[in-house]
Amino acid sequence: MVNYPFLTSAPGKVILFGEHSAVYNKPAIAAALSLRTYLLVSKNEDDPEGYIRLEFPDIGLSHQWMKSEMPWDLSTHEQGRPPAIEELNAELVNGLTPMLTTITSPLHYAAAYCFLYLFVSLCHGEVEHGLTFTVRSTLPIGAGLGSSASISVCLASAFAYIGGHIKAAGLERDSKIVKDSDECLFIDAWSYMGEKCIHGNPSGIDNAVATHGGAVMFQRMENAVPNVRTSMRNLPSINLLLTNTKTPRRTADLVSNVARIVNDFPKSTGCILESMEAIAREAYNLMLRPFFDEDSKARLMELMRINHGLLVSLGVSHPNLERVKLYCDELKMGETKLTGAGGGGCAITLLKDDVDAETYEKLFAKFEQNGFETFRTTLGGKGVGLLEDPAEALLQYMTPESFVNFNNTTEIETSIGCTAVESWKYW
Ligand SMILES: Nc1ncnc2c1ncn2[C@@H]1O[C@H](COP(=O)(O)OP(=O)(O)OP(=O)(O)O)[C@@H](O)[C@H]1O
Ligand SMILES: C[C@@](O)(CCO)CC(=O)[O-]
Ligand SMILES: [Mg+2]
Repeated sequence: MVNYPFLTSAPGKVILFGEHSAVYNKPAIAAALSLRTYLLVSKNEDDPEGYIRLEFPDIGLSHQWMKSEMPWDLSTHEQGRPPAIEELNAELVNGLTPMLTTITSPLHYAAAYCFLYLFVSLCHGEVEHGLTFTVRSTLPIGAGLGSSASISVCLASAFAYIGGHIKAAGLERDSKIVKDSDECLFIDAWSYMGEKCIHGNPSGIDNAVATHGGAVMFQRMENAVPNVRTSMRNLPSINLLLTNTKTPRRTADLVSNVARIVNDFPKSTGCILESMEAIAREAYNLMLRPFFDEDSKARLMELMRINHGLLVSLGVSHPNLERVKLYCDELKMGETKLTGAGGGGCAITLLKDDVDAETYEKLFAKFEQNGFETFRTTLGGKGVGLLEDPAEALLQYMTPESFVNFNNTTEIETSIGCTAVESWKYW
């Protein structure tokens, strides 16, 4: 029995090594971020028609469908838990197309498509009334920090809960524990289908991190072999600067462009992907050394530089990402690489320990002139969570009317955290 309203929440991620090569079944290393997406599910009062409403103010999308419009008969759901299959269900994809014809922006289309695909697949027959789904994120959207995976995980977990496929979360877990409950595996598998709706051919690393939290080395497997997800506890304390160039891009475009290059130049790109694999494996060994010393850190920095260079060669950098790297290099801050799909979005800089305050000021002044934004965030936090009986203040905060297009993510994070930190539960 589901008690409305309730919230789900999932983190963004930062990929330290191995983006893009992860799509080609190479290992990659990523960690959950403290920046998160929140989904509020509430009953519509006075709604005899049974509308399903979306309020996604982060991307300016407000939309509704009648429940009776949903092509329920096309979901593969029979009895019991619906299995997530390797490929999207083509009949369902076709059946959803007429519901999306009025949505023209690609940003809106991807979010609405992911919503509908997961909703129809997981909530079959379980929704007797109108519902509103409100999403707000403290992550920058489309900037390489896994916003698509975090919304997919929020949706998949909420629908799995409404559909009766998973029970309510009950654990107050230590943030470092990487979870492997049945519920998490189900959410992970279905959020992967959501990621497929948003960007075509995901490796699954982003949704795995958004579901399970923590830090992992991840390797996609094929032909029904389970993906390898090796949790990395006790990450060394590395000082990372996260910089958002605010240059918009879509992961779907970047991944398909790399696919074209890999297809056109199989030999040359094969070597690049193999190098990326070697980098991720060496970085993994370095980061898990019992004594992460100066030498380990120096090597990790060099691996970052090499990994970035290889990503540049695959065509996924951007002049603004190169500007971030240039400014950091000029001031000898450390080593910089793009993170996530690239093409804009964010870069990470592994900072040296001895950088003084004056140098930081110079760097931030440069960033400001270019409109770049830096984030302070912690790595390796909790995965997907559920909040029942949310406090009134939080409900107010989630209403679209109270939406401000925020610049100050810290403030938002604190206001959500303060009202709800006591009662979030994890699967
Ligand atoms: N808070 C949100 N509200 C609505 N839609 C969202 C939200 N966050 C993400 N999305 C959907 O995800 C898309 C962005 O996903 P995309 O994969 O391109 O970028 P990303 O996930 O932020 O970066 P990366 O995949 O490189 O980590 C948006 O266009 C939108 O459709
Ligand atoms: C570019 C990519 O490797 C990471 C996006 O965060 C795509 C993926 O692995 O799904
Ligand atoms: Mg994404």
